[in-house]
Amino acid sequence: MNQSKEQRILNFVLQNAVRGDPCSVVDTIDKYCSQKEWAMNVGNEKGEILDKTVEEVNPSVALELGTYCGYSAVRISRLLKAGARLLTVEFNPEFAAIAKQMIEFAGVQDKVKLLEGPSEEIIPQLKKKYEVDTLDFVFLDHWKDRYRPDTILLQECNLLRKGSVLLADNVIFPGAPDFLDYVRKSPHFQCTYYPSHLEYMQVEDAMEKAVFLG
Ligand SMILES: Cc1ncccc1-c1cc(O)c2nc[nH]c(=O)c2c1
Ligand SMILES: [Mg+2]
Repeated sequence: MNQSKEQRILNFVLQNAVRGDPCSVVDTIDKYCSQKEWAMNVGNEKGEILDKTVEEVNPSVALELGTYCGYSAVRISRLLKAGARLLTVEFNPEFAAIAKQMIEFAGVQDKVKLLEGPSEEIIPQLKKKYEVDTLDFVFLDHWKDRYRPDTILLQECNLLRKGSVLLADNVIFPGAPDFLDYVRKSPHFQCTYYPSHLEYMQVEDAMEKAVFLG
């Protein structure tokens, strides 16, 4: 049975990156996906915006929606302080299986908990089943049509506190216009727009930061 693109990305990492070195895993995925096969990792340009935001927030509890191959889970978790944790949600079982191996190879498995299933089912379980009080940081990188409903669901589940930071990928391409409209019009969010480019391409994209005001 021929391999998936995601399996080829993982194999390239297993053969070319340094086990236990998250930076080498991130760089090796970027090398493969810029030179061999495009894939929807956040990439290095937007990844630097992600890094700066994570360093600014220095979260104890972070949530990622959309794990894919684990690129941003490794990228985020490499910046987390001792004892901090990242919960990452992936709906696609094939992607989750790849991401699990990627996270373990990078050596960040003790900081990352991979939750398999739809975000709308997992978000309401975070408090009781996953012992979350509130989230310090949320990276939205799953399906553009879920950005707005999941942001509303996070609020309804009392998972945000004054100062919680949401960062959304792809607000220009593929685009999340209803999410942008919602957070920018809401009195409960302070928004910042970061123009950038689609990963590995010279196509316009952007990230939106939305700080919850309580
Ligand atoms: C797949 C794709 N094709 C052309 C242009 C952009 C994309 C694209 C890029 C991303 O960064 C994505 N991130 C999360 N989820 C997505 O579905 C997604 C899709
Ligand atoms: Mg993305």
